[in-house]
Amino acid sequence: MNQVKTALTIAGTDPSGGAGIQADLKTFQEREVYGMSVITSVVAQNTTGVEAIEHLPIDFIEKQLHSIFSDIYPDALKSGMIATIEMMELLADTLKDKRIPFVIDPVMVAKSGDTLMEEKSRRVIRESLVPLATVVTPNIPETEILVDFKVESYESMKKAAKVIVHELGSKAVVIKGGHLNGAATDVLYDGKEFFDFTAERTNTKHTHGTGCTFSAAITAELAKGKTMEEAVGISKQFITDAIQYSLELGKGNGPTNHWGYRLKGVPSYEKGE
Ligand SMILES: Nc1ncnc2c1ncn2[C@@H]1O[C@H](COP(=O)(O)OP(=O)(O)OP(=O)(O)O)[C@@H](O)[C@H]1O
Ligand SMILES: Cc1ncc(COP(=O)(O)O)c(N)n1
Repeated sequence: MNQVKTALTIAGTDPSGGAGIQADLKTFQEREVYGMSVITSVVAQNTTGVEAIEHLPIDFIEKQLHSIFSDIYPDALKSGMIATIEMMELLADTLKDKRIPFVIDPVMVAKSGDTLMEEKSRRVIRESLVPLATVVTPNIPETEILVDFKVESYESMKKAAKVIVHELGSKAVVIKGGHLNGAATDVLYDGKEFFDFTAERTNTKHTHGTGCTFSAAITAELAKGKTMEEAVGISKQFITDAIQYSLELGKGNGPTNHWGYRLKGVPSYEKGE
């Protein structure tokens, strides 16, 4: 019998291959789930920044979703760049009755500083999509927009995590500490307990697509039936290795290395190796 698990990403593109849909599909492949994608926006970008953005017509995004859900029903899905309120409403409507893990990476601004989500959509995502999430994975600036207060310390990350779960309605949240100083500590809160995931900070500017890769790995692990704590733990190792072996490609911030864990000689994280 075919046992392969399937994962879907709903996001924007990165022709330079380090972020967005391209990073998600590479990650799904490395984590050994069958990857599928629905494209929301086509982005002309590379390691130096974003040149132009073209949003696909809303009815065409709807058709892509229909093509997937009527044929290969995913075991888990994630959303990345969802730029407009219209897209958020379509997703909320499509996903509200789907009983599969839904990971939201609330992509707002690229590392380069370019805007990937319309200003007016930033608050709307709180009401439209976050309540449907199994887990939301904001970085620090995204967390501040979601909760409306400054997040500058570990304690304020925990306070924000409680707001995202208990007031905004996500089942769980992972607040990523990549933007703070010191060790790279992420905080998972599942509504009851906090779990810290800490890795040594790699001194590199090649971090294009870290958030996409991390959330895609979580999606893949949830598709395989891992618990939230296991999925985040495996994904933290995966992104840490991808950053440690990141690629000096392009003229700006190069991409992470999706096969970094293999260079480290770790065959699989599943056995706790
Ligand atoms: N220099 C680093 N060394 C080690 N881990 C890092 C580093 N930078 C980020 N991370 C880790 O990478 C993951 C992604 O976090 P980050 O805060 O970079 O996400 P992000 O800002 O959403 O990414 P993106 O730029 O793709 O939107 C987290 O687990 C974070 O702790
Ligand atoms: C389509 C798309 N989605 C997400 C990101 C965020 O990644 P980063 O902040 O590392 O550029 C991106 N650049 N492009």
